[in-house]
Amino acid sequence: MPLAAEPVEALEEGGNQQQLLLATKGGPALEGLVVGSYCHDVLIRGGRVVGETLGGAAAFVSNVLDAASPREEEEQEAAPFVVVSKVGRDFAYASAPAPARRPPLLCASPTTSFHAQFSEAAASAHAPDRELRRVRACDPIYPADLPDRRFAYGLAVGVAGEVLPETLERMIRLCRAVLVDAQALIRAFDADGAVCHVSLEDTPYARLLPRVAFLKASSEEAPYVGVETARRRCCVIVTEGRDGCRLFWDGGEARVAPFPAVQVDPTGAGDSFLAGFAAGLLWGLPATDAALLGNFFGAAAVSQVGVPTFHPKMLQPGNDTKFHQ
Ligand SMILES: Nc1ncnc2c1ncn2[C@@H]1O[C@H](COP(=O)(O)OP(=O)(O)O)[C@@H](O)[C@H]1O
Ligand SMILES: O=P([O-])([O-])O[C@@H]1[C@@H](O)[C@H](O)[C@@H](O)[C@H](O)[C@@H]1O
Repeated sequence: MPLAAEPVEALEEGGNQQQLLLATKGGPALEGLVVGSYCHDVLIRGGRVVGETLGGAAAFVSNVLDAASPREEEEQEAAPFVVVSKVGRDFAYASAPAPARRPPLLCASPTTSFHAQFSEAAASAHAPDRELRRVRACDPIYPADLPDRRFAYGLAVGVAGEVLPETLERMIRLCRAVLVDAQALIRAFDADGAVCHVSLEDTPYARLLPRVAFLKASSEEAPYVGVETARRRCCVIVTEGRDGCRLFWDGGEARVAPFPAVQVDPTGAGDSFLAGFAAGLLWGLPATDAALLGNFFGAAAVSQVGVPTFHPKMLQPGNDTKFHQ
């Protein structure tokens, strides 16, 4: 499939409003561009550190895209996508599978680091069950850091404001279709580094929305995205934790049911969802079916601590899709 020189309309005109023209349809796998930095996550419960893991949406996304890429069992080749990520010399996970396959750019500044404080109270599906604090921030990713060639699709998945507006704009120019995680656009940090949100409309990213194919937001982020305005510009997906997700487009919406899971660590659920969704589109699925694949990977992510390990059998037909501890 030739790659368009200019960004194309992501949604088909008429007919199936949610079908993204991304699929390979049996042709060679299409190359993707994932932009967002790997980071260090410190998990804290009841004031005690209970885990230190590789984080950053780019790590979770790479993991899912590799797992979901259709490959012969004996073929060890990784899925075709490039990750543009920045870390410092203190980066502790260079040999973990995702960064080892797609190494980050090294910077003089330290690796971005988050402290995730989990509440002990049983959170509702939509209530935030963690407070995030950015304790260190690596350099932003500049337009010049992106490879100078065309890609079939792009995923803008910053966690700490590293995907600058001009970088997203360059992604849109380079990629035929771009999927964006709202957390890359609307996060702000108070004096202590606590994550708060700003209204998307008040950011320089807002004017780029009509050139974005899909915007994913969590229920917590959705009010800041302004779903009613955003859905007129692109397809918006709101993830609802253990309740699955909803898709909103201009003139319609759909709810997509979740997979049951025993949650041990919610980190990376949204990232894994978005990557599963993108993988579904690459498989040629309509958006609602792709969202079901997103729910599958979101459920898988919460069932393990940190970046999950997937067993190849998980994706085989007839697999029991319940995630247990
Ligand atoms: N407890 C859970 N059980 C099953 N699926 C879950 C659970 N939590 C999250 N998911 C899946 O992961 C997706 C993203 O989770 P969500 O909590 O909404 O995002 P975020 O991690 O960005 O806050 C959900 O839409 C759902 O598919
Ligand atoms: O849990 P989730 O919302 O999908 O995504 C998470 C980010 O919100 C967080 O800032 C980062 O430290 C985690 O590693 C993970 O990327």
